[in-house]
Amino acid sequence: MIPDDEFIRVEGVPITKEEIRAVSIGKLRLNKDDVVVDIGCGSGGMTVEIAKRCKFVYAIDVDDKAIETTTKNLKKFGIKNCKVIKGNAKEILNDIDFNKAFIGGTKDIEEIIKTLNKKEIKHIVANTIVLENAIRVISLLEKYNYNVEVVNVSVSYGKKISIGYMMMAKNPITIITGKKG
Ligand SMILES: C[S@@+](CC[C@H](N)C(=O)[O-])C[C@H]1O[C@@H](n2cnc3c(N)ncnc32)[C@H](O)[C@@H]1O
Repeated sequence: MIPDDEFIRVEGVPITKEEIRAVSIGKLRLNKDDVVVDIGCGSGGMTVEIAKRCKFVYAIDVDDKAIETTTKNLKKFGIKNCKVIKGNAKEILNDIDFNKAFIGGTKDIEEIIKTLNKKEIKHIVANTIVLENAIRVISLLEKYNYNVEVVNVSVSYGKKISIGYMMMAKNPITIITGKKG
């Protein structure tokens, strides 16, 4: 994994932290011939890591600053097998071909998972920080007969204080995997 501080960051644009990227990448079980869509690419943290391990990535975000930041990070890390697309994923997914999906942003998640199912995408990984969104993703994947795995990852970073390292907790992230076939 690329350390978080090596990514170009812009205020207000989130990034998936290194340890969460590591587990999420593991859950995607990437192959060299996979074409992956990154729904809600943010700073491009996941986009870069996915692109390094597969054939091609479509990185989508509704936010201008996210598109700019992802584009800069792709350039910084020399990633060429990626197309960045500005817009709401629900309006873009029908026009692109891919076989795996990573969901980092959950706006209009109902339409997004409906489309992924219609396109017969057999492997979906989603990250959520908000409990209600995790429940929404789980229910939708079950509705479309995906086999669902739910993992909650809590990361703490050691902060050096006078008597040793004190662990500082980060927000737990729910990583949901839906598979079928
Ligand atoms: C938590 S950030 C993703 C961070 C990213 N995985 C990274 O490593 O840098 C979520 C992003 O999803 C975007 N987003 C949310 N719903 C979306 C949708 N339906 N279509 C496109 N982008 C979306 C937001 O604008 C935001 O930039």
